[in-house]
Amino acid sequence: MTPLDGTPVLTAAQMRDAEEATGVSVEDLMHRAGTGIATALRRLAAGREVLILCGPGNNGGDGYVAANLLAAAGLSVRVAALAEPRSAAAIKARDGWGGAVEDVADAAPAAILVDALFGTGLSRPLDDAIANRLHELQATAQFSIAVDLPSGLATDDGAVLTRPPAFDVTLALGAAKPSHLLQPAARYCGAVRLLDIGLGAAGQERVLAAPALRDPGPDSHKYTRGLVAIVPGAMPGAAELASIAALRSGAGYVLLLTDAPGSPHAIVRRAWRDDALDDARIGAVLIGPGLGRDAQAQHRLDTALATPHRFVIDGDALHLVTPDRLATLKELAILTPHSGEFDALFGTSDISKIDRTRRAAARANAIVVHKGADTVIAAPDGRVAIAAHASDWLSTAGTGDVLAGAIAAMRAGLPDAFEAACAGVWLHADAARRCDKAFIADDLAVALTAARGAL
Ligand SMILES: NC(=O)C1=CN([C@@H]2O[C@H](COP(=O)(O)OP(=O)(O)OC[C@H]3O[C@@H](n4cnc5c(N)ncnc54)[C@H](O)[C@@H]3O)[C@@H](O)[C@H]2O)[C@H](O)CC1
Ligand SMILES: [K+]
Repeated sequence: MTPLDGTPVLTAAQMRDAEEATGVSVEDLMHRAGTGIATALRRLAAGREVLILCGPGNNGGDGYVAANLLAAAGLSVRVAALAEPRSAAAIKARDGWGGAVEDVADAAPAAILVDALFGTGLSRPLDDAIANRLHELQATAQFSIAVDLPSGLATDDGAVLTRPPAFDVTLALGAAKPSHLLQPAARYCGAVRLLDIGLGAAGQERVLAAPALRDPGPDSHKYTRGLVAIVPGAMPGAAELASIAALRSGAGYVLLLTDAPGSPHAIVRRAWRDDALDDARIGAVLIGPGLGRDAQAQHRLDTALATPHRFVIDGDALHLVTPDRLATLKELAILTPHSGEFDALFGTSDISKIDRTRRAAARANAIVVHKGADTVIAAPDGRVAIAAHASDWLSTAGTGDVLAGAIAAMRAGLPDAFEAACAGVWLHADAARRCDKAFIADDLAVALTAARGAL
């Protein structure tokens, strides 16, 4: 049982392919899954009675295997089924369970509830009676665990077919699935932990992991650590926040192109001029936070984009560019749209957020950081990272400006734009975790120093 960071994210079809590619039989994989579930349950149950709900497919099969192992280990465990198992592996697993099989409809509750009703094979909403029973049994349990996925969630796109209860823990078998990470499904999973069942598969989608950042050495100076230039506009506070965030993420030099005074003094301020970016030492240019959408904003953006720098493009600037314009930039840009900005730039669609973001990255030939409670980062070469759920307290003004500043600092210091975007998103989420509750964007920017210090 390990955290998801860095693990592959596979759809239901990719899981089936990965399972076949191992050359290991479904029965053996199910045994591995059941063994992992039983080991986790022994720890989580801590001697309390366990009720395992088993569905008709292989998810139910995993449940029977786990029940058998737990009973053999002396734990108090009961099994309740929805229907007869259908697959050969699940039938064999049920036959291996020596105890009684109760009916889910009238099974008595237990302290520990395990949902092994449906996993990656769910193809339609649950019957109302089943859904209601699952909610009742979960509400009376002290602790609830979903096997692979809470029953009711689609696997591939974060959709909720039937609203499940909110589980305490979900045990992801073999790999993370998109719905462990994408909203609205992810909120029902609780803490998601990976159970390794020996699948070798690795696609291009991964759960975001802590970046490996290099600390400065004796030869470092402010320019080698990265010079970030920030282009402000009509609402200066946003660029101020981004500037602090860039410094506290480890940039060596932050140049804010304004003559307005402000703090901290570590930020270098110089009035915007049309040649302000003619400096080869600039490692990254951030434009967008508080830029506005007026003629001055458009002029500053056009002037900036005519230079050969690495760009981080955020906020208002995303309304003043087109994917075609972005695709002509000399260096891979990083775009940081929230869902509204994303839709305005790339149009709406009902395919999964992962696929939409990947297509947008290819279309604009840029790294796209598609923000939200389920941030997806995609590169034009097909790499995708999906961030595990970050603090809901991030939903406050200015946090996006802080993220843009953190990413700009990373972009100035790292050669790979995708890795820079991932590192910025990681730092931002970790800073939020350190701020706990009801923080403001200024606190978040300050907490980046501690987040950077932990890497
Ligand atoms: N992929 C792997 O490497 C392994 C996965 N394991 C586990 O198997 C499940 C997936 O099993 P599968 O049999 O494909 O699907 P389910 O058990 O989720 O259910 C399919 C079953 O249910 C019927 N069904 C679908 N939707 C509904 C519905 N709304 N109401 C009623 N019935 C429904 C469908 O017709 C099928 O009969 C995966 O999540 C893992 O837990 C294995 O353990 C081995 C390795
Ligand atoms: K399940």
